Amino acid sequence: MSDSLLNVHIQHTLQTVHGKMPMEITLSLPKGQILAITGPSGAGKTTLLRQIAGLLTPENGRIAFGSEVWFDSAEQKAISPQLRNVGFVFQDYALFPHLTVEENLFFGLKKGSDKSIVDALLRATDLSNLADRKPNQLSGGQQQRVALARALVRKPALMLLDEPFAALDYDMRYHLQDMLLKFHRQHQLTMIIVTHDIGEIFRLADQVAIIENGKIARQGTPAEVYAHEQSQTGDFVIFGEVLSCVSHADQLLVSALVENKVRQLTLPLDLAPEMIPGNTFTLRYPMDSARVMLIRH
Ligand SMILES: Nc1ncnc2c1ncn2[C@@H]1O[C@H](COP(=O)(O)OP(=O)(O)OP(=O)(O)O)[C@@H](O)[C@H]1O
Repeated sequence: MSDSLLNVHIQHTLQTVHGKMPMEITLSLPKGQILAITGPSGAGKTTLLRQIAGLLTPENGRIAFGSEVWFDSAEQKAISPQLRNVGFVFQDYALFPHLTVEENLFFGLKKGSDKSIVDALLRATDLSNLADRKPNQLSGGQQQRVALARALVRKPALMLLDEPFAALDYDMRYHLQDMLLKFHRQHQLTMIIVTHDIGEIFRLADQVAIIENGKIARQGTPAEVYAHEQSQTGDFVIFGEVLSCVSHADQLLVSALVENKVRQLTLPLDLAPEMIPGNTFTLRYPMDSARVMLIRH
């Protein structure tokens, strides 16, 4: 696609516990868009991010970013990760343990660039008071804020985030998603985020791609992709994130975030163990009965 900033076509052989699995992915991403990648464990999501970042060389294919060719097997070209303008945030933060918060950020800064961005990012991520601390003196949420700030300090043209908020509680996840959206709007960041959290997909992503067995099984806007299941069965399917849940008489009254709107749902009591704030859920209302089912992934 000519208006896409990132164009990826890769082929690779994944070595899984069940043997070899061919991976083949084609995707393109316009400037300023957020693509969520989701799918079962072992499908190839992290591998794809590593290939785009240049940490792993695909066997075949081409990765182009604007006018730059980052990888082209036909030309035997693979430029190093340092020369790709990419910020990478891992699930396990990957901070330098011997450096303070501020030093971790300075480490990411390109030589000769304006140092004021470090202060600006420390303020934006509420880390100014913690600038002199080492990572082991920080909570998980604080460490992840440092990891985000460190990736942003280089003003990357492309941000790659691998399940960045998976280990965090609901409030912190929400806070950091919000912060990420602010950065995204301010800097027109182009991003790919790997996540298993449907609430996160609906809140952040313009596009979502479901990867299964090394291939894109479905792709589109979150509403399109998740409506697919609905159109196949004729049932009414909703995806949401629990905000609060109380039981009243013989029912559960659930406030949930559904497609970025807060909705009130009245559900059977037996769903109580799943309706915990921060949990995501998929509910199916069959057209021919009043039953409500929880679909487990
Ligand atoms: N460099 C590599 N070369 C070949 N196969 C690999 C390589 N790295 C990982 N794999 C294998 O590819 C498969 C996909 O791994 P990957 O980490 O990309 O999955 P994932 O979709 O990110 O899973 P999860 O959701 O559990 O993080 C795994 O079976 C893994 O063992």
